[in-house]
Amino acid sequence: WRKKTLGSVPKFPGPQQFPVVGRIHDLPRFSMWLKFKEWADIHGPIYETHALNQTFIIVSDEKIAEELLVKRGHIYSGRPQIRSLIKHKDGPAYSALMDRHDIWKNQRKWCHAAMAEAYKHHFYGHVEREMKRYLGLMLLDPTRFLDYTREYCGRVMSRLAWDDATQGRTNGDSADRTLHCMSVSGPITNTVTPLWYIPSFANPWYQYEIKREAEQRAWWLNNFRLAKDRMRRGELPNDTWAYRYFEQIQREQGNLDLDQPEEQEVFASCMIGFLNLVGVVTISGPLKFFLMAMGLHPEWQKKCQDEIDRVCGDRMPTMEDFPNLPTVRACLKETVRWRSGVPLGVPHQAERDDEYRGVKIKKNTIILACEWNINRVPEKYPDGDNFRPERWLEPSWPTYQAPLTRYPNFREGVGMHTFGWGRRTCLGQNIVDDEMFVFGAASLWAFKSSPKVCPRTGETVPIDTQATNSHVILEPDNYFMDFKPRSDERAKQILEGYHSVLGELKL
Ligand code: HEM
Repeated sequence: WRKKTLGSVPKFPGPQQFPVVGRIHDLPRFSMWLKFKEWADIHGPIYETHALNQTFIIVSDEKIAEELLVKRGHIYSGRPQIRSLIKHKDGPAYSALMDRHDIWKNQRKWCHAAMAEAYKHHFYGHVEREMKRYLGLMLLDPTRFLDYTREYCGRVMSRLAWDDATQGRTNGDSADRTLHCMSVSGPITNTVTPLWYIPSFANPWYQYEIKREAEQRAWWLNNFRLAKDRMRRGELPNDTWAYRYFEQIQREQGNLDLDQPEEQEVFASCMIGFLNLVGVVTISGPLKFFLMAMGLHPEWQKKCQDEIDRVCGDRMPTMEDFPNLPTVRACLKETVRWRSGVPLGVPHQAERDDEYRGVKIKKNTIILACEWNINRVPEKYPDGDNFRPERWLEPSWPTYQAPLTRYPNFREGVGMHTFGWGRRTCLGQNIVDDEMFVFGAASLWAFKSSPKVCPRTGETVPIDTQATNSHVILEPDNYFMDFKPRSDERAKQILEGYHSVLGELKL
């Protein structure tokens, strides 16, 4: 990269800016990462652009992102204001979008510990049990594969949060609505921000958001209180995050009957509610892309199935098979690289003025470590636009890591930029590792998939692999695919697995 000198003030390079608007007029609200990649190809791994009076620094290089967002994490770990989300920087509702104050710190610390404890027990077998249900449903109605995939993710999270997997579908819908409201592709008030200041009685965006957030919080609080009643009766399972929280209140505060001021309940219900919500679409998006990739790459589907048959035979794969199924893990890892679920990353904001490589960076500047671009740096990811799982399996590729019994995975090693930076790194890596592995291995064990053939024309229905909803966290648009059990015997095993867990699951 080269810095420009404007008069005597050094600046980062970047696209030409226009008075007042900066470069907002040709910044697309949808698939914005493609534009950022186009500009990165011209202006280099660090460049700046403006939208109205907001400065953005776009980083497309892992090392630069690390220098700014990790080594200088004490400066670059704020979150920018999303216009149409009300008071998100203050909390207590969305920890991922708060400023770094005590509410954020306490919630982050608590969630981190709760997640680590659950990971030690591999999420108490809920991932596998929900997978058996998923496979059973897929056998009965495979046309609903996208719907069931998101439901699976929602159910796992709601089981862990409150022992109520039946909330899984609502959880997914709630996550989707929240993501819409926080994305530039969402309400127009996120980009044309002056519209947000229309008086509330005549402001449909404001009215919508007030209602949406109130409903979401009431739903979280209701589930929290139901769990509390069960805790008081001694009926809440101890493998839930709600149990962990109540038990701590009882032990640390001596509050045995769990009577709490409403403010404390709201804090805790939002903390658990948000952790529950953030784990749905973040995983269902990559899983939907994984199913797509397997349909489009039958050679990799077959390699995975040969590996699974060799290791697992007639039983559904579980976390215990993790070390022995590197091809499955490579296909999952490659899916997330090829079609990032968070292609722009989550924006960081400078909390004070700074200087980097001789260029002044002002407080409130937004830094985007653009995951889509980082995943396409040719030295690290050759042939980056294509799905190449072998990059994780063969020593000749720069991303290869040994031993294959351990790598690739999602919680350590190469490519951890996917989960963000420094003080704001993702808290979900462990569950991503488990949930994606079990889903990937078990779905391939059970079904053979292929792109759909139109019964009338006999032609394959095309899949646009870049058609997505354009939220901060993506899911692909609906697409068609065929799923067939791999044999009659396998269909029988799927049904047996389904029946074996029905008694333990809430339906
Ligand atoms: C493949 C799936 C996922 C990906 C790619 C992903 C990626 C990310 C990214 C890029 C960030 C922002 C980091 C930054 O600002 O630098 C983030 C934050 C976060 N993630 Fe994830 N995530 C995934 C799944 C999950 C899951 C399953 C959970 C929880 C169950 C989770 C919980 C969080 C939380 C709580 C934050 C906010 C951290 C903070 O701001 O303090 N994520 N994630």
